[in-house]
Amino acid sequence: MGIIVINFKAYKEGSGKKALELAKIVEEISSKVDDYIAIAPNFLDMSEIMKAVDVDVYAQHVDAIEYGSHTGRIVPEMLKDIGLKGSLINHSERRLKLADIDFVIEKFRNLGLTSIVCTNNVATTAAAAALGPDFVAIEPPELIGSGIPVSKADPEIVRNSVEAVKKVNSNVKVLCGAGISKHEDYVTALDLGTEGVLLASGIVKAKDPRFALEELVGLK
Ligand SMILES: O=C[C@H](O)COP(=O)(O)O
Repeated sequence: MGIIVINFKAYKEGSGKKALELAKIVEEISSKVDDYIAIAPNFLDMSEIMKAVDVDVYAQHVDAIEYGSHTGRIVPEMLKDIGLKGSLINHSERRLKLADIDFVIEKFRNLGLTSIVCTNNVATTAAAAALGPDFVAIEPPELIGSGIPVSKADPEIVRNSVEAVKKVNSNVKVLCGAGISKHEDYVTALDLGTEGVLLASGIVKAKDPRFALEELVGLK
């Protein structure tokens, strides 16, 4: 069916042992459905997850820098070296400058990493698409973590983003995110022309993440 990227953010429920448990749930449910389900845990949990689980792992952020004298930063090559699939770029909780987004997309292209550029409206979606990433993920910031699904609350922003991307660069795939948690939200996102969803709290903070993910993919 579609693509589901689960961002663990810095949620306590998605850190440490819980991150590994959640990654195992994702692996198990992935094997039962046609949907592509990937995860973006925090950097500290990645190595253990990648040793234990066969699921594509993305970073939540990467810095637009070369190796060198930087402190507390992540260089794109480091993601490749530890075996990540790609990264979220310019998440609304970790914005980058346009020139930095361009730098990271270009680096990723050369490294064979997958770029998912987050955007907040139709205009920034079109701007991001012009840079040629693999994906843009349209996420109205006011709906993030709200439990109100963008695909139902603001279908126009999703539809218009898909249209804008088609005009600018039809090779770029579109995801949408913010408030997605139910199967219906996901299906609606696909019906609006996206390839899938980027989500976090609906799964990571769910009382029963396994049930929540099963519901999302339509197994419940
Ligand atoms: O990266 C994920 C998005 O910010 C959506 O978050 P949310 O599913 O908690 O609304």
